[in-house]
Amino acid sequence: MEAKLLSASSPPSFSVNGATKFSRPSLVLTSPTREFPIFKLQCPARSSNKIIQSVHASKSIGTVTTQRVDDSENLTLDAVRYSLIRQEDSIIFSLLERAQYCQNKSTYDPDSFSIEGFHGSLIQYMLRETEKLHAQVLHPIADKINMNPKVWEIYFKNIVPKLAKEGEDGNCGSTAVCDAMCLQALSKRIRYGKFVAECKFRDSPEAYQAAIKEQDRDGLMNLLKFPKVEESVKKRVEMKTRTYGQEVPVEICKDGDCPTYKINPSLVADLYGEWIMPLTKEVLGNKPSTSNFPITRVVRM
Ligand SMILES: O=C(O)C(=O)C[C@]1(C(=O)O)C=C[C@@H](O)C=C1
Repeated sequence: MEAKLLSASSPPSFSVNGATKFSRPSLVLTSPTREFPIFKLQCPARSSNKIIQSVHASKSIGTVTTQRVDDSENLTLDAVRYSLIRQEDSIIFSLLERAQYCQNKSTYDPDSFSIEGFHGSLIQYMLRETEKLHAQVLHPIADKINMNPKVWEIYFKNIVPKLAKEGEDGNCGSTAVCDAMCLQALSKRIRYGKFVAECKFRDSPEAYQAAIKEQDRDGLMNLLKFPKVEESVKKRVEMKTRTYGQEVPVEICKDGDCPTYKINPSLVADLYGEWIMPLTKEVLGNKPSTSNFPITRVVRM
């Protein structure tokens, strides 16, 4: 499908298993007047490193540089929880997108992909380039707590095999795009633990300070966790997955027909219960330290 869609143009190409493949971009296909974004695969943007570093956390308007500060007053537990609820939608939709393709293991195989000046798999290449771009607009604090190796392992070991059919369907480019979306959505969700931690700390600083001073990790975790909230998160994501992921038949279902789903709704609930919330709690437990607060007035993510 990827090759068919793009055969009329000359998009950037890369080689998978020795055969040249074209990746399906999400934009620009329909407008004959638009050009493909210039994406020189042969020339990684090393020369632009300096620029990337200098725009971190600041915004240049002409010659004036302003410090980027979140003045939205949004750092309340309700607001952060609301953001976590919205992020559920992004996570579910990106998993649904990924599920339409086979596992396509060659996407993850460094020997199946070749691009001059880069050794690694197509997904590694995709993420490296995407993160380079994001590094230009997000604040470096986003990297301070790095759960990415864990998210990576969980995603490829535990999620993809349950989400996608075994085998190869030739859509390696689309697979890499979907994987990148899933990984970013998951990693952002988990990183939000640090905002949750700060809100909780601000709401009752004395309680947290006491636990932190005494290095009472269990006590700190008891303050931070809310089992009832966790239960309702699992119920809600299962319900959302049933709603967003239900196959809608053209013919009206007859009585007794069971609805079918693009992905197993309990898969997402389990993903939250077994991985996402435990990792968020790791971030929560990592963050509180009297010397670290406040971390805000820094980032708008
Ligand atoms: O909503 C909270 O209070 C959170 O701390 C977030 C979160 C989650 O990851 O969803 C994490 C730990 C709590 O036990 C409940 C939920």
